Amino acid sequence: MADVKKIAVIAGDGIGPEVVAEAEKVLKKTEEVFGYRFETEHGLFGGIAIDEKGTPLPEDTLEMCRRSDAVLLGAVGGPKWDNNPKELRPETGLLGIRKALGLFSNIRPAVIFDCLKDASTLKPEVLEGTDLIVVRELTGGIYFGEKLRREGENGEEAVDTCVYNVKEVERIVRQAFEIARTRRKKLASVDKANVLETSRLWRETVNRIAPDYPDVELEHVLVDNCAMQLLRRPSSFDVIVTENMFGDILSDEAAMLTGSIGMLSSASLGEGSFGLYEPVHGSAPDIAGQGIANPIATILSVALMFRLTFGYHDAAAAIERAVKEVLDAGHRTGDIAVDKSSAIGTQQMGDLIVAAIRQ
Ligand SMILES: NC(=O)C1=CN([C@@H]2O[C@H](COP(=O)(O)OP(=O)(O)OC[C@H]3O[C@@H](n4cnc5c(N)ncnc54)[C@H](O)[C@@H]3O)[C@@H](O)[C@H]2O)C=CC1
Ligand SMILES: CC(C)CC(=O)C(=O)O
Ligand SMILES: [Mg+2]
Repeated sequence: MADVKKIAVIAGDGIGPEVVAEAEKVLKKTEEVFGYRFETEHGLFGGIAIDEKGTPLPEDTLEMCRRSDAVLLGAVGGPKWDNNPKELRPETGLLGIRKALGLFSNIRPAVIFDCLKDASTLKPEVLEGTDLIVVRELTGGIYFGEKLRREGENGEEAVDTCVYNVKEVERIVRQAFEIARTRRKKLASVDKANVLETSRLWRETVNRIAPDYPDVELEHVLVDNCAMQLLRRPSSFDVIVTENMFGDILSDEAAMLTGSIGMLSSASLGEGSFGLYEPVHGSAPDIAGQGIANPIATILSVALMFRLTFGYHDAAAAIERAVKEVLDAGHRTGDIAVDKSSAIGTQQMGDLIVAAIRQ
C-alpha cells in the first residue's frame, strides 16, 4: 500500500476556493484509480485569514504547511483588502509563506495544447511548437527589499529596494541549467544588465556558472527585449531564468501564449522535495463567485505536485492526458472559448477532467 502523503490545502480568496475544489476532486480520483493515498488538511490564508484571524498568514496555517509533504494553494487578494496597511494585505501573506518555507524557485511551464491555438490572441503559426518554462527566483529582489515612505525635496516619496546576493542567484540559475539539460538544452537568462546593478551581478554569476553546463546553449536577453521576443518567436525559448519581478511579469505574458492565464500551473520549490503548487493567476475578483473560472491551471498544478514532489509520474501523466482529452473534445470555460455562448462552468470542467482520468 502507498504511503499516505499529507497535503496542506489553502484555498484563499476570490476564485481560489472554486478552483481548488476541482483540484481536490482530482486528488480523490487519482487515489481511486492509482491507489495513492492523500490526507488533506485545510487552513486559512490571505484575505479570509485577515477577516477571521487578523493576519494573512496565521501561525497554525504555516505549521500545517510545515508538517505536510506539499501545499496546494488557490489564490489570495481582492478589493476588500487593497487599502489595508502592508502587514494586513493578503499578498504579504503570500510573500511570507514563500519566504518562510524557503521556496526560492518558481517553475511556470507554458505549453500549448494544439486545440487551443485559436484561443490565443496570437496567430497559430507564431505559436507552433511553443513549449517553455519560466524559472522565476521567488524569495529575493524588489518584492522583499526594504520599503519606505519619506519626505523628499518635492514632497512624499516611496522607496522599494532590490537586493540580490550571489548565493541567491547561483542556486536558481543552477536549477534552471539543470532543467534545461532535461529539455531542449537552451537557457535564456533575462535581466536588465544595461541599467541595474543587481542585473549585472546576476549576469556575472550566470557567466561564471555557465562553463559547468557546456551542453546548454546560453543566451542573455534584456527583459524589455524578452517581453517582445516572447510574442515574436515564442517557440525559440526553452527555459527562461530570471529574477522575481521580471518572472512575475513575463510569466503572465507567457500565459497568453497558451490562450489564458487560467491554463498556467506552477510549482514553488526549495532545496528538498517539498513544494507548494498553485495556479499562476490571482483571485480574479471580477469573476469570483460566478462558477465560471477555469480550474485547469490548478488541476495541472496537482500534476506538477505528483511529478516533482511525489514522483507519481503515472498519475501526473493521467491528469495531463485527461485535460488534453477534454479540451480535444471541445469543452471550454469562458476564458478559452471562441464561442462564449457554449462555455461551461468551473465544476463542469472539473467533473469532465475527473471522469477522463484513468490508468
Ligand atoms: N498567487 C496569487 O495569489 C496572486 C494573487 N493576485 C491577487 O489577485 C487579485 C486580482 O489580481 P489581477 O491583477 O486581477 O490578476 P488575476 O490573475 O486574478 O486576473 C487577471 C484576469 O484574468 C482572469 N482570470 C484569472 N484567472 C482566471 C481563471 N482561472 N479563469 C478565467 N479567468 C481568469 C481574471 O478574471 C482577470 O480578468 C489581486 O488582489 C492580486 O494581488 C494576483 C496574482 C497572483
Ligand atoms: C500577488 C503577488 C505577490 C505575486 C504574484 O503576482 C505572483 O506570484 O504571480
Ligand atoms: Mg503574478
